[in-house]
Amino acid sequence: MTWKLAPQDVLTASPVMPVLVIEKLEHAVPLAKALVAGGIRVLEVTLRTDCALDAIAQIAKDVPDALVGAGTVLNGEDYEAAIEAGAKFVISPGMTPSLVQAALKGPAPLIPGVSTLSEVMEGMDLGLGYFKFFPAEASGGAPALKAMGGPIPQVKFCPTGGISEKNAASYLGLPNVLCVGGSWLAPKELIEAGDWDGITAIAKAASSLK
Ligand SMILES: O=C(O)C(=O)C[C@H](O)[C@H](O)COP(=O)(O)O
Repeated sequence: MTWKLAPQDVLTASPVMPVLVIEKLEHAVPLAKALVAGGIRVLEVTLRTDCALDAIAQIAKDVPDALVGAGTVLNGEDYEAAIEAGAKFVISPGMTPSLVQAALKGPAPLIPGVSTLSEVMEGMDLGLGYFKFFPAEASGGAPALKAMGGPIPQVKFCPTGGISEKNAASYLGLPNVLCVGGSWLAPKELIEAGDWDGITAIAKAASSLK
């Protein structure tokens, strides 16, 4: 493994990892700056929009205080494209052998998504110890994650999916949770309206969780 950054450093940078869907490239830098101003420096830009890779590149260049990564990475090709754009880490909603193989040869840590203990054990066999628990609420929520920590306490998670400021604390109190992920920090309406102060306010509230 030749990762330049440890996955635990990604997951401990902020208590909340914002999951960003950037529809317009001109939103990328002001959105990243608004989140950083609110104390959230780790950003997951999902590869779900046409401008996502360019958004990662601009944030990496123009917002040096942000730690920008790619989300919704589905295969080795996506991993390579994310690295090329400047992603410092890579997150996936799932875990496949081809994606893990690509990431083990690459420079940036992969945090794959899992929702069962068998998947966690497969990841451990490949040398991984940090996972996204996705979709968190639909997969049993905090009680499921707490139960997984019984047999495998050494594995750490970033639960994501159905998490908001209302239920984040139930996850953040678990010893096997380093941070939670969620889209609530960057609501579509606020991005469209260019309400960057509104996003900074949400980020401030999120960064004081835990
Ligand atoms: O695209 C990925 O890599 C994912 O893993 C999915 C995201 O984490 C969820 O879409 C966030 O879900 P909400 O916070 O419930 O809106």
